[in-house]
Amino acid sequence: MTEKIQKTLRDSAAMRWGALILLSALTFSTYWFQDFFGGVKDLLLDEYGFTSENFGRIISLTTFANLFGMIMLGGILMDKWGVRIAGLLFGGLSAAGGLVVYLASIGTFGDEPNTVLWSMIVGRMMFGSGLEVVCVVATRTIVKWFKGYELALAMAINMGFGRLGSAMGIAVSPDIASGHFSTAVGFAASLLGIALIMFVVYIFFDVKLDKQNKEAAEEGSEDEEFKIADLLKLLKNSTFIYITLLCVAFYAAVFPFIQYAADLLVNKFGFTSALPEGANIVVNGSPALGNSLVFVGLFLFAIAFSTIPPRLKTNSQAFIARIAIAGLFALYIGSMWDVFSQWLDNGPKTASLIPLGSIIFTPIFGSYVDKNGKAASLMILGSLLLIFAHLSLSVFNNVYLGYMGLLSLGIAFSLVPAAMWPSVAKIVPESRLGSAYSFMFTIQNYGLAAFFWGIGAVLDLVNPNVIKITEGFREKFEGMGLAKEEVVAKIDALKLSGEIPPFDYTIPILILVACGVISIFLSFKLKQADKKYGYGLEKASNN
Ligand SMILES: C[C@H](NC(=O)[C@@H](N)CCCCN)C(=O)O
Repeated sequence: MTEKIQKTLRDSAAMRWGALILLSALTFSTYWFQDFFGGVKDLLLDEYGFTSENFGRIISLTTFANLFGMIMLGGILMDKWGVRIAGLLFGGLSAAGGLVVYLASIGTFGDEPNTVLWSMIVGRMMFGSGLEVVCVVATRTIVKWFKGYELALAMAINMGFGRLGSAMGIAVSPDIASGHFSTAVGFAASLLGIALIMFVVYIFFDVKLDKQNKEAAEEGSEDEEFKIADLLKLLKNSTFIYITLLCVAFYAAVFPFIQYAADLLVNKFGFTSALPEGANIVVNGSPALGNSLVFVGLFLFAIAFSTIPPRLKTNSQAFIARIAIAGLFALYIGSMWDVFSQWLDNGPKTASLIPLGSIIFTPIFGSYVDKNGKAASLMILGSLLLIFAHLSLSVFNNVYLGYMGLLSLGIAFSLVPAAMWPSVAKIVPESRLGSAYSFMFTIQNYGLAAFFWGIGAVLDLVNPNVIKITEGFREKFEGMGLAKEEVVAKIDALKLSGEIPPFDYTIPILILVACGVISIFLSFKLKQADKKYGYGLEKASNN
């Protein structure tokens, strides 16, 4: 008797990739909302009279709920209610949080700086309570559609959308804001709303797929459930503890740095915070739209470069494809060089190259690890690059060394995740992977919270004169009855003329070097543990 093979929606490539695009909107918009404050930090400080510590507090408290088990709670609810309800609930929470931040920024809850600050924090906390769970929902759902197909590629592209969100959030927000912080918030919050609508559209496909799976007698969801007993077993595994601590130390030196990078480049190396007229790509009279399209173009090149060549049959085909894409890329950059060269003097645009570069490099390093192994050694190398990056951006004052530092950070930001996340799957049995990732993300959030806030607090501590002088001028201008925008413009002009001195970032960034040193130590411990217990971290994935 021949068995009837019933096709489901996920057997169609168009449906799978369509589902991925609908889902990735959540990843894109949440990464954007998480990171865009970094591109408009100076505007936030000038417009509302906030300090760097206030900025750090807003970012740090964003993921406050995650320190108390929100990610695990999200995982448990997802197991119980499925990805549809979990996505709606936590995506909705993020979008509602975005709306509250917007209302706070236009003074709906009051104009007092302290009221604006705390209402923004409440909104960001609501947003952050959904953020990580939304990432887990997207990952789980990708597994549902791509298992047995292009799973690794789909995950890499989903992460690419996240990185694009971070890069554009940082780089294009100053163009969108055009002098008004609330405009940038309104745009970022709208993205969260659009992503939620796209998720609602996705739900129709999900319902149909589940129905077909039932008819085909497939399991609707084969994901393992989060269990406390699994977690307790994991905690007894010293290698798992090393990799979790490495995740904390490494990401604490990267994600928080990205939030402050644009401001650091402006203050330390005199980069601009807004682009001059001729340095914008303008489409339909809008630099925000034109510059955004450039980022989408760069993203498409990154995706093409990192996904097309590895999928070709022979090495020579792959080589020719690489040369062709690189050639087109060079033409693209060359044709707009007089504009792009000015971008390299702009803080937000240059800072955005860190997440943007990782879209190209993460899949390249990922496939190197798949083919050649050496994951623990690459984590050591990534940690060394991290130390070089933060030293060159703190103790030295040479802009070219600064560019080298940013490049090293970009490579480390691609290398370590590409080596670390697949290594977890070698250390932890598959049945406990869900618990392992949610535990790692939870602990990671402690490091992030400490450093998001810590960098801002230390920055204020070591720059009391900058705060005093700025406040003096603000009080003077407000006393003259100037409107908010005029105060911001005047303070900006005083910063440019040097009458308000720049922030000194040396100590806050030097502290991050310690994270690199701890990362190296933990990577060595991982390598030792691998030798002892034979996890195969240094071996190719198919060995
Ligand atoms: C894969 C990894 N993601 C995380 O570490 C998430 N916990 C953070 C999500 C928040 C992004 N701003 C990564 O992005 O490398």
